[in-house]
Amino acid sequence: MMDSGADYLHLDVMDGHFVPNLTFGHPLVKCLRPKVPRAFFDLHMMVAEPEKWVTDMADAGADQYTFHIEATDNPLALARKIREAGMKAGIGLKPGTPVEEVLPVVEAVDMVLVMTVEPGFGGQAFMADMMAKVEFLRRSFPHLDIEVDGGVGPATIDACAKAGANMIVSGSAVVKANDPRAVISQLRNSVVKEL
Ligand SMILES: O=C(CO)[C@@H](O)[C@H](O)COP(=O)(O)O
Ligand SMILES: [Fe+2]
Repeated sequence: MMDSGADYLHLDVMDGHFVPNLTFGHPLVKCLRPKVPRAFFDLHMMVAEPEKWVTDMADAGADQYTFHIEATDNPLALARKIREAGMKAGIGLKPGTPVEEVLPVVEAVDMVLVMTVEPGFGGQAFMADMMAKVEFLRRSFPHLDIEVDGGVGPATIDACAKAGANMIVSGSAVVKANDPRAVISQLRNSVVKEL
């Protein structure tokens, strides 16, 4: 993916509790780090108790640690802990969570992740109604990193870019493409046009 022009790698960590699927944890991130030494690792932590893995993920070489607001009682303390560990902090919202819930935390994080599918699985259909959340965040915070994740590809990127997203996660649309480089380039061009 990096050789095909990706700006960063989005790593989906799932624990079988917060979401009904299981992927990997910090040992795999640690293994991957020396194979792609310059890649920015964006950790999407779909886990219960996201506080638990901050130090291990920082030690494994993660650059950004995105937890879900639904998974913690104290997002401010967690954001602080992530930054103190030397990583950027991201906060994610499931589709059913109102965007206003992140307002008390926005100033303490580097990025807000607006999920455009229910977290847990790749290959699901893009939820266009989530663009209202992105528009609201972009209007309120012109310099915030806003990430969209789930069902994003050539058919849905323009809606994301127009709404104001600037960090794009694309799984199936890139890895299943005959020409991943062309798809990544198309996604980037759509975002750059709106900046
Ligand atoms: O976090 C998630 C799903 O929980 C995402 O990162 C997806 O895995 C992206 O895959 P596509 O929807 O683009 O196939
Ligand atoms: Fe993700």
